[in-house]
Amino acid sequence: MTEQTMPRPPVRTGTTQAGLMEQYEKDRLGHLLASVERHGPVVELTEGTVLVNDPAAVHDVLRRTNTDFLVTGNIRRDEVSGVRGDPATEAWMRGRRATQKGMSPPALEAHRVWLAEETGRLCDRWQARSSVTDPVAELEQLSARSFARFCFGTRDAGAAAARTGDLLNSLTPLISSPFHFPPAVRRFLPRYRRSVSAQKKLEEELRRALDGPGEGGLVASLAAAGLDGEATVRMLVSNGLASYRVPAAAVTWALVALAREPDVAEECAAAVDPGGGATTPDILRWTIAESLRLWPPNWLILRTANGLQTCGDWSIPAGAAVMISPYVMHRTAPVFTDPSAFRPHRWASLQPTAGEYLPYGIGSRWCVGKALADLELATVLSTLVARFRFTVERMDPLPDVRTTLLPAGLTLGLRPR
Ligand code: HEM
Repeated sequence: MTEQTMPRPPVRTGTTQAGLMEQYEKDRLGHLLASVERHGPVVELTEGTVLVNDPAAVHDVLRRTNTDFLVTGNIRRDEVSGVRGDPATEAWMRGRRATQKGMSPPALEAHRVWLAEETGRLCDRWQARSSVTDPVAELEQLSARSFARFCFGTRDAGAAAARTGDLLNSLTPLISSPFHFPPAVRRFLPRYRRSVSAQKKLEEELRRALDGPGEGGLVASLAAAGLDGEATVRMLVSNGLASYRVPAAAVTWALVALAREPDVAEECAAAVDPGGGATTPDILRWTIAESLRLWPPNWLILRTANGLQTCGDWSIPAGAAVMISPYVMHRTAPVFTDPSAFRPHRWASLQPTAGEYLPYGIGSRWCVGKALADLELATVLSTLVARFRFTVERMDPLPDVRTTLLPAGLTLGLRPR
């Protein structure tokens, strides 16, 4: 290898861990954006923590997940090996395959019909109101019921759906903190123990629903793929958490964008099937794509370098915590001109690479629920924009980034069409 082709180490900022935490805690997104602007696309924010924002390197890191770059945290950020061949990783990957198989076109189509009716009932409740304070919270209830219905078919999983929010809330203080406590300390933290107890309660509700009368749903596909009851419950807990707040946040950001761009909202309302039809009109698809570009709910993807790795032009130190931010990438990749503007029509001709546009991640650990998420976003948004005109009554200037990217302090105004 000649000098020119030698992989380059990340640009070092020389910031201490304490210095980074102070800057990061003030404005996480702003700090990451500023780091890329100041230091370039691959930056060692502090020793051992590398932000990767080069599209080719991002693609490479995520494509090599489970071998060279690992997912080393479970839902409570306890350490796991994450390497292919490890029994827990293999069991997870089997569960993923079975889940994706269960999201078949006929299963999704049947679910779409149910979800459009359920969203219609939400609209009926909103009809008499002039505003919705904290729409994410109301949409979370819808996404929890949607996931419970999709998984359990005609069995009653209402209690499990309600428990998902409890578990997520108990996890927030644990996973939102950038400070990691050593495992021996974590086990004694009251917040850690609260999350263990919330998870146990959710698992009990899921077991009860599994054993109850009824049929169909994703659980039937998981059983057909050979997953036993406990593996099924573990899969459902992770999927339930991932499908609760994230789609609700995505729908809410799209409503905020449409409230600010009434012309696009009118174009969507004119194009959609008010009952959440089987095909998604282009303008709605573009609106969703643009909204996920500007406000990707999962704004941070984490990996750990399994030994010293080379990604294209860059070398990544062994054991580095690798941060990839769809939010930062979507606002800095040159393919997105005027990046902070909400311009759905750009998607009529835009074809970013996988590393440039990644609201669902890439590679073997990308979002396992994408097919269901796409369906939920299209169905819920079509129904809402067909029924209401939205305005932003109030919203804090900075979003809430503790876990999912959320609008903070939001009240949406509503006017029935
Ligand atoms: C708008 C909606 C959604 C968005 C934007 C989204 C995005 C993402 C992203 C960025 C990741 C991380 C990928 C990575 O680490 O490479 C992820 C992981 C995941 N998502 Fe989603 N997601 C959404 C909805 C859903 C739904 C509805 C489900 C379940 C039905 C789901 C299940 C999961 C699971 C289980 C993982 C972890 C995958 C793994 O570690 O193997 N997501 N999602």
